[in-house]
Amino acid sequence: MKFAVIVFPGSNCDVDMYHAVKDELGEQVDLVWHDADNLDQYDGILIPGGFSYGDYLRSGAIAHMSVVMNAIKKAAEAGKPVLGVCNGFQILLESGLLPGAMLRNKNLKFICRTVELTVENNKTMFTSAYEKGDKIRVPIAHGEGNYYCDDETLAKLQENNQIVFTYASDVNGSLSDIAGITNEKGNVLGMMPHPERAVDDLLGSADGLKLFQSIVKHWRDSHVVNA
Ligand SMILES: NC(=O)CC[C@H](N)C(=O)O
Repeated sequence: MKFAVIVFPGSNCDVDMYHAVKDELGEQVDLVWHDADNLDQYDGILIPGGFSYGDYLRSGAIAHMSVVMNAIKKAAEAGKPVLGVCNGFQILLESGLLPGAMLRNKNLKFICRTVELTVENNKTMFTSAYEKGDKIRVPIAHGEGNYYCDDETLAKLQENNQIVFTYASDVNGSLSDIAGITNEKGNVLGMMPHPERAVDDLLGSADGLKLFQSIVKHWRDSHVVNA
């Protein structure tokens, strides 16, 4: 399986994401600059964390107008897995690929620590290697991670099982403790915690690796024919 890690001016988790895929997962991966207009050669798109364009206006507000976003929308429409982590999640919200918006953390501070998440839905291409209800430890590092949407959108997210990860306790004020959601089709996932920083026990947790393994398993199951 071949992944693209999209790089914007100000991305700072791109190399961690690249390392997680190449060295821990053992799959092919390229760093792809934000002016790329074609991602057809990639099977999965990863939008890493950071401070794209210095978080000016709002986090992700400028990056979502990049050339590469048209190619990401095309990949999403084709059903390819698209994962946005932290600033990647913010960019997916700004682009409308995921519903809702991010507010500043309720304490108005940047929070950087490992938190406990609950796997709410393991029937997605991103979470099949987990059990529903699993508690996993994954680091967060954000100032604008306070997820918000209107009542109608929240009801829809709940009804369609689009809430994939919640914080085990209130971390940043997010509505319903939402830490990660998918689109309706289930192939676009945005999450504030950083699974790429939890791929080896040496990092304090390897709980994030299963997320990447789930993506690869889903791709193999639908693309590799065993003779
Ligand atoms: N680690 C990150 O991606 C940071 C996200 C974003 N710039 C924020 O602080 O909210």
